[in-house]
Amino acid sequence: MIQIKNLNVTYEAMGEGYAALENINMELGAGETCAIIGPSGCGKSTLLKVLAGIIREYEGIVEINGQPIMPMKQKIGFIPQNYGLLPWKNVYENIRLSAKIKNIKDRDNSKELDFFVQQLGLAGLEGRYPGELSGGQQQRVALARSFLLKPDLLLMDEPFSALDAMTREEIQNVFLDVWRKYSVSTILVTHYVEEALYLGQKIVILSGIPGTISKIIDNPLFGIENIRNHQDFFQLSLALRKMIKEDWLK
Ligand SMILES: Nc1ncnc2c1ncn2[C@@H]1O[C@H](COP(=O)(O)OP(=O)(O)OP(=O)(O)O)[C@@H](O)[C@H]1O
Repeated sequence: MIQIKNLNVTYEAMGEGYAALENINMELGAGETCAIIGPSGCGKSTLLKVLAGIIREYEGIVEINGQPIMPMKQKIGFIPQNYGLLPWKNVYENIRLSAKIKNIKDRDNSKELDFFVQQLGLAGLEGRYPGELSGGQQQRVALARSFLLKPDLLLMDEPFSALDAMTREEIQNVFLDVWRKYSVSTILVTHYVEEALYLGQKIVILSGIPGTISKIIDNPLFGIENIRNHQDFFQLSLALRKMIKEDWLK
């Protein structure tokens, strides 16, 4: 269970304080997925960085299973916007990195590693370095790395943004397969309403600067097979879009 109570985050820049998030309250049950959607600059990445333990200075309570965030002890998979790959390590080494840091032996997950390399379309690229990959390929390496870790909490900041539409849909399904198999609690940031509807059990709408939560929606369509082609999906995405527009214009 992830619990966030009265979270406020302020950045210091040029001797002044800038509020980035204000009075954020939300919960995520173990094994749930949550999509965060909000306009540019409303603090989505800041929220993920707090949960990842990268931002440590904040007001309020942020806990995983009743414990404060301790990245060394908890298994947190974080895919930042720039993918977070090490340029001096090849694809294979980058994928294994997080599991290695958590002392997961290669022999214990070699089958899964091969599986993710195949599923994410990385076969044949294992020896290449990040600088020799496209943005979309780098993004898939970052996804493979996080999936292999089977984290207690998976945080993804626009994880499919560099993928073309077809690949994006395929990789979203790979994510859902991983999520179903391992029940990974997941928070993902997206700019796409359809992505939020397809992948989020809960959808959190952030707005304003500093960012505040304007709505939390329990998604009735989450997990229904082939829902993307269904009229209900189309109608709910239109309704959600309207709701978001109204919130953002306030
Ligand atoms: N290191 C920093 N120092 C000062 N201000 C920052 C810093 N990082 C972010 N900010 C500011 O905090 C606010 C929230 O930034 P954040 O990156 O969390 O927004 P976001 O919603 O993820 O944006 P985007 O959708 O454009 O990625 C913005 O106004 C940004 O300018």
